[in-house]
Amino acid sequence: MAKQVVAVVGRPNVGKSTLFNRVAGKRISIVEDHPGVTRDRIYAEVEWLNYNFTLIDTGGIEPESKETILSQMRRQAEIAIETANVIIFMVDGREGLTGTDREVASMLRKANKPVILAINKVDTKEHSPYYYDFFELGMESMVETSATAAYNIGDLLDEVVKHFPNPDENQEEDDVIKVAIIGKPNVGKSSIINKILGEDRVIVSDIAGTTRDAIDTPFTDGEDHYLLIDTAGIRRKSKIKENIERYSVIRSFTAVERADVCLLVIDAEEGVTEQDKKIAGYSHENGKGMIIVVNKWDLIEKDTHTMNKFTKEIRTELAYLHYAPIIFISALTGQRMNKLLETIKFVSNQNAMRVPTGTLNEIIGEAVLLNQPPSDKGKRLKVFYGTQAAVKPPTFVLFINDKELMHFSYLRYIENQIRENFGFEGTPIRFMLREKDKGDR
Ligand SMILES: Nc1nc2c(ncn2[C@@H]2O[C@H](COP(=O)(O)OP(=O)(O)OP(=O)(O)O)[C@@H](O)[C@H]2O)c(=O)[nH]1
Ligand SMILES: Nc1nc2c(ncn2[C@@H]2O[C@H](COP(=O)(O)OP(=O)(O)OP(=O)(O)O)[C@@H](O)[C@H]2O)c(=O)[nH]1
Repeated sequence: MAKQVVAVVGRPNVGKSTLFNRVAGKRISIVEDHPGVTRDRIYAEVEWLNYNFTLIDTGGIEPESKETILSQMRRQAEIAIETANVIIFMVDGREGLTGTDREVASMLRKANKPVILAINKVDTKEHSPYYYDFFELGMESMVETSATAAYNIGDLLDEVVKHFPNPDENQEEDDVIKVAIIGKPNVGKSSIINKILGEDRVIVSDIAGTTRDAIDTPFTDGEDHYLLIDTAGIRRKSKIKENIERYSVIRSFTAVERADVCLLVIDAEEGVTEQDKKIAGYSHENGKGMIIVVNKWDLIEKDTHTMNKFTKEIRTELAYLHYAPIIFISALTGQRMNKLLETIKFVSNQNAMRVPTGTLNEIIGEAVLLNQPPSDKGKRLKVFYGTQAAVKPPTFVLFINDKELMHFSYLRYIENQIRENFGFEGTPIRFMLREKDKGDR
């Protein structure tokens, strides 16, 4: 099941950020290396009951902007409708119902998505004085909350997860390789898709008539089934610059969320941009396979060093993606397009690869012999053994004597040893550390 996305929509000042801060989870048990990953307030990972989901703040309303709050709200609602599985519509229980709330509610009602009305700032057990007015909005479910007092937030989340598919069902792990094509406007995403779809490949379902996401294209190549998730055409006319970027980033996030492999498309003439870094960081954190695609390679004047120089630059700018293959292509001339499809398949397999515990422990054992673990105040780190707990991304549990003694650099060393032996090219690797009593062994 693809991770579910929940968007929060609401007028400025109703308490969206406060709710966000309340529910944002921390994934403390997972040791991840992401120096340089740009953290952004756009989303938070939430854990509730047995569910993990992404909460998106459609936010970004500027009361002073030239555009009215209403038109900004409309855009918020649009992006929520487009990207979310469930929408939380937050209103202010102390101020009561406003005209803007009514407009937004009417948009949301038409969208055919589950919407939960959160009547916020209800800090006591009493109903909001305007409680009955809010029925007028015709929302399926209503919860009175206090984001500051953390009151009824659990009820709100219960309502949200009710609309998720049951995690026990729906587990048909299909063998479709889902590929998100991400990158700034105009880098050539659509051109790449058209080239991939070229002559020999079959587009499985037609656009006309089917109620599928207009930007998804399924196709087959020999025995292999793919789904291309396109984020092209995001540019919208808006006076608010940050909003365009925010929305295109949000849409990329949800594409990444659904994908197995991400193609980060970079314009050869422009290099890596801030937006690329944000999206790449999100893909990394979510454990997706990653291929860095440098497009428009035909426009670059080349000598024997050009490719190396480019590679170096990208490795510096996107240091945490050290595992991602870089391919230089031209969607215009078709240069290396076949290699691209091959690499997608390869990376998808690497992301789902499981390695035998025996061999893994031989490698860990050798690594520890070769390079002594760090020590602190006379106590030395011991790595007892490891096991691969999950795929997509490959996740390893290491049993050690004391978490405090594990250094980032030593973990990186073990990661490198694992990669040297097994590959795992194009996929991030995660580690979880478990302390084990010395008495156990
Ligand atoms: N009494 C009360 N105040 C709240 C509650 N939730 C938020 N507030 C307050 O309302 C104000 C606005 O809260 P924010 O969380 O910043 O609201 P927001 O919707 O994110 O606002 P924007 O960022 O402008 O969109 C802050 O002063 C909060 O402390 C609540 O449940 N009860
Ligand atoms: N020279 C050259 N031009 C290219 C290449 N790939 C795409 N272009 C051109 O770049 C422009 C943008 O290409 P698109 O495929 O529409 O880019 P996109 O990323 O889908 O753009 P958005 O829909 O705005 O997100 C078009 O004029 C393409 O012809 C390439 O490899 N070389």
